[in-house]
Amino acid sequence: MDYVLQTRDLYKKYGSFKALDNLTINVPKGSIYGLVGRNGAGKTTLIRIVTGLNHPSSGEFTFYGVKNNDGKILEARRKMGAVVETPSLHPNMTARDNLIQQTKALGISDEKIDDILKLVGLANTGKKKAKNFSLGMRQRLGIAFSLVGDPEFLVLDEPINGLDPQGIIEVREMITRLNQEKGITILISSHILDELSRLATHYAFIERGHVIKEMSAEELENASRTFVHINVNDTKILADVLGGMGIEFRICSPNEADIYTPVQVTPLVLALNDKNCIVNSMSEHHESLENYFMGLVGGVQNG
Ligand SMILES: Nc1ncnc2c1ncn2[C@@H]1O[C@H](COP(=O)(O)OP(=O)(O)OP(=O)(O)O)[C@@H](O)[C@H]1O
Repeated sequence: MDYVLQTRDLYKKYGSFKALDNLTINVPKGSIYGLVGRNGAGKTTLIRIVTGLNHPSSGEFTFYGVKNNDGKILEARRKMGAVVETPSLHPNMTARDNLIQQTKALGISDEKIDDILKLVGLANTGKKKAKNFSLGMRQRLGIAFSLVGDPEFLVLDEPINGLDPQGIIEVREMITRLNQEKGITILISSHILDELSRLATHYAFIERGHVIKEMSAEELENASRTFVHINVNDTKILADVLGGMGIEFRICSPNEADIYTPVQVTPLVLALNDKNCIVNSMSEHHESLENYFMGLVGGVQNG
């Protein structure tokens, strides 16, 4: 596989605190690579190192085949766009004028501005000033800033944080567009796995500065368990019957339960019927990705 970014045993210490602990990731070309970890897990530290805002205490990374300690890394980084901190927008300017300002600041042509506005879904904002934008629009304008250099690789630190459901959908659609229409490889962090789940093609789960699991979306899909949600008139009887059959389950309410062991429907319904337990409904579900993540890292999630 062709990798855009590979880190090897990255280690970052602040005093005696290990913010990154032998962190290794492999970001395939063309992927949307999700860094998932709780607040404080080390995602921003990793992103700051990759984008050159910070240096590792030890370990190394390779970006487009260039090692981080090679002088050519600066040139390679021209292929990178990033939104790490809240970008400083001009509140009294339109989206278009903000972008013109950005190209001027970077000394590059403004010929791609209309394309970029279209890509980030801000082509129709006309005379509306940035100060009147929703948080999601501002977020997309910030990402537009990172696109003026025509990057092949885009780094987004928690771009969905704080957005309302509509804003999340818009940013998600924009990221998919950038990936699929422009072929941009994207590294994106979030502390909420479900927010990335319809987006990412690959994941690294980070806990205490270490990657506890790196996997493709397909592998994640297969790993998260399927269960049957059942609604009955009496879960006490259900629990007795399931227990007797050696089936793994969880009672959710007086009428509902989740069954984790693959089960044959007819024998179960007949056994319940024998004890006057009526089945109102049964449906198959996938365990939420968030649950899978919590199972990996353990404990209660912050944020
Ligand atoms: N300059 C610094 N000095 C000391 N400790 C730091 C510094 N920067 C980060 N840390 C610590 O390193 C750990 C990782 O922080 P980091 O910002 O990378 O986490 P994160 O996964 O991005 O979480 P968040 O989403 O909350 O930013 C945290 O415990 C943080 O307090």
